[in-house]
Amino acid sequence: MSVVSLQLGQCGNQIGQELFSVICDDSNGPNRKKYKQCSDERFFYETSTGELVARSVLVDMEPKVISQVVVNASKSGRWRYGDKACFSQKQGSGNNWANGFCVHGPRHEEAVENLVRREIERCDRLAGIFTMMSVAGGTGSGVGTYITQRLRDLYPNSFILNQVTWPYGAGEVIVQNYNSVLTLSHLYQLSDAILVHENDTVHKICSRLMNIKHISISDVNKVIAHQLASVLQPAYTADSPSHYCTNPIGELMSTLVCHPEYKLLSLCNIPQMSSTSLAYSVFHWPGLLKHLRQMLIASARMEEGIDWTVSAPSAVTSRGESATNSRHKNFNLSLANLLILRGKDVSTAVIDGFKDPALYVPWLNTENSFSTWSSPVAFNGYEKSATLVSNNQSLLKPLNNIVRKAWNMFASRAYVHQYTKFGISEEDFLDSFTALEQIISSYTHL
Ligand SMILES: Nc1nc2c(ncn2[C@@H]2O[C@H](COP(=O)(O)OP(=O)(O)OP(=O)(O)O)[C@@H](O)[C@H]2O)c(=O)[nH]1
Repeated sequence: MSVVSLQLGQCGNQIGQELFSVICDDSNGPNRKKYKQCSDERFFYETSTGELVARSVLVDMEPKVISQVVVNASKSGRWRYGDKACFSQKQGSGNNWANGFCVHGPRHEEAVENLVRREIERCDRLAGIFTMMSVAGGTGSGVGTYITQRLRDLYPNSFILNQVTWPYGAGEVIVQNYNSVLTLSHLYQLSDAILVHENDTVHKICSRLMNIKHISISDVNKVIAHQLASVLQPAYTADSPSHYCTNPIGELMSTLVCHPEYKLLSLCNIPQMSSTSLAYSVFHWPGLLKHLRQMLIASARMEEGIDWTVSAPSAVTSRGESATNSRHKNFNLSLANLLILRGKDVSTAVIDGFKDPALYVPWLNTENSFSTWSSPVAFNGYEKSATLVSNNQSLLKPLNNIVRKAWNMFASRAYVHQYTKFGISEEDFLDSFTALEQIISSYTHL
């Protein structure tokens, strides 16, 4: 089964190109014939001359970034984008969600839908639609949300997974929190799941774990692409223990999104380090999984600086007594977790720590809340690696920050006229705030 991707706006296009590069490089490693076959079918189609072409549609309102990523892909010599896979215009959306959603989206919907339809028709079987975009600009966020809405109407029975990049807290776009609030509140109604990357977190991974001195956006994108590919590359699953699973997006949704009120997914992985350090490091499954479990319960996105004092409440407290103990106060409660293990001796990894019922809400059966995927193939140069995709409370804090900052600005109606002039009213803003407050409340009171 194949995944059709959509790269929207500057951020979506740049991350998309890094993602296909990682996937292609990883699949071309030694001794991985079946793995490569499965990955190629998932993400590429082959031309009559044997070239691999990404199953991706590129959309932006300015031509520069798309031209750049198309050239970068071709330069790799291993894969490229389709000749007619791009849609671009001459002028961006000016970091204005309303301009993207109310003007550019409707104006260009037919052209974009045709490109997506062509990619979908090229697939023998469609596993789902995967979009990549930032929530803070105007094109990825506004056009991306509009196109997601159209695709939801056109393909009501297909999975839609939206990868979204959240802006730096001290971001460069003054209205980034407005754009984020409008994007997230609308996407929540349309998407099957929203997989979040926060630029601040990934930046910290680049500086503290990868030891990069002058961090570029390309460094940040490489980490995001590595994390995404560690989820999307072929793996054995509970439903498909002896062949690589053919329906990755469906299986991911069925594990992680058990209720339409809860569809925010976060991701962390271990190990993550510079290639120089990697060459001198040895990893063991017990150590990796012990760290990853603590990252989960203490809501840490990277191995460095984990709070080891946080622990899961005991069975007694989890059965109803409030967890007042400070060790439990910062405890990150999960609805569901998907653990993906890749590399040497993967069958020896002991994963019981993730099955502990104390990690999960009591109203779900733990058996349905936790899944493991695995592959014996070493991923992207790491002899062993583990990734955890989670539906839990860890995004509450950054989401609260976005909503609070947007609300503070909205209270004085700052910049609101720039949205009303494109057709987004104050009531639309209020509806979006209400929707996000509801999501925050639902996750807070898990
Ligand atoms: N991680 C990451 N973030 C990016 C990248 N490019 C932009 N961003 C972030 O995305 C936000 C701005 O969105 P863009 O994608 O540049 O904007 P756009 O969707 O092209 O919209 P317009 O510029 O208004 O047409 C800011 O928060 C940036 O920090 C990228 O390549 N990677």
